[in-house]
Amino acid sequence: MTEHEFRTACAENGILLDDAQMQQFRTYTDLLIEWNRKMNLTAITDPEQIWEKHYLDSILPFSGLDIHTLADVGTGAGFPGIPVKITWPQIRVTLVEPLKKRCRFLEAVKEALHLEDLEICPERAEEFAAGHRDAFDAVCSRAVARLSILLELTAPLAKPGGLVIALKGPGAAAELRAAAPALEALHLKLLKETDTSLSAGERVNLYFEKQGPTPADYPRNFGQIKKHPLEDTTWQK
Ligand SMILES: C[S@@+](CC[C@H](N)C(=O)[O-])C[C@H]1O[C@@H](n2cnc3c(N)ncnc32)[C@H](O)[C@@H]1O
Repeated sequence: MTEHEFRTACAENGILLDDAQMQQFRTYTDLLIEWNRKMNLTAITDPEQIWEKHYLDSILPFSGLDIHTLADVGTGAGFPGIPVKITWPQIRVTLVEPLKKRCRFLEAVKEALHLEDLEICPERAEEFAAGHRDAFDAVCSRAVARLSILLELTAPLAKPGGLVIALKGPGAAAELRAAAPALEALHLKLLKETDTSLSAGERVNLYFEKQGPTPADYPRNFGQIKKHPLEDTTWQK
């Protein structure tokens, strides 16, 4: 997807980006490519793939949502949180990412793009949740863990009545079936499911409403990040 096709696809979905925002996306791409030479940030390094797989995929799920605060759990190189921040600068975005070197990259992007009200938290979601229960209008995550675990990590951060948004791929239906006990335990209700076809494949976004308080023993401890068996990186390949 070219830059022009990206802008057109956004407009077709009601998302109008001005020239300054397009320049922020270009600068972000330059930084991604430059920093990726010295650290592992992303397997997607072709700018034409970045426009679609990273930027369009990150922002489409948020079109039309009325939210003021968003936490992105396991943001990695900033997805979907930074594209959301560029597109809707009025949203206060918090990026949660335990790997310190990725956080250094995120700080560099924040500075270069002059992003305000963007917080970068170098913590695991389980640690971050200790001080941020019931805090956000919406909590999102892409390519971090299978749904049942992901919901345990994200739901405690959402306000009662708030949203949990899981950006998933074609396996979403099976993950959803397996996550039924987690949904009940976490007082989450599936609100809607959207299906988008990108040239790279099918993308399925799941939206849950948090209907009651998360039980006190969530999130649970999932072990060391380096041994984390649950990262879903299929989308990155
Ligand atoms: C495959 S990457 C995906 C990054 C980004 N969300 C994307 O879609 O490109 C998964 C990220 O989740 C982070 N992660 C893994 N376990 C986590 C946890 N328990 N809490 C917060 N982040 C976690 C990893 O450090 C890694 O940066």
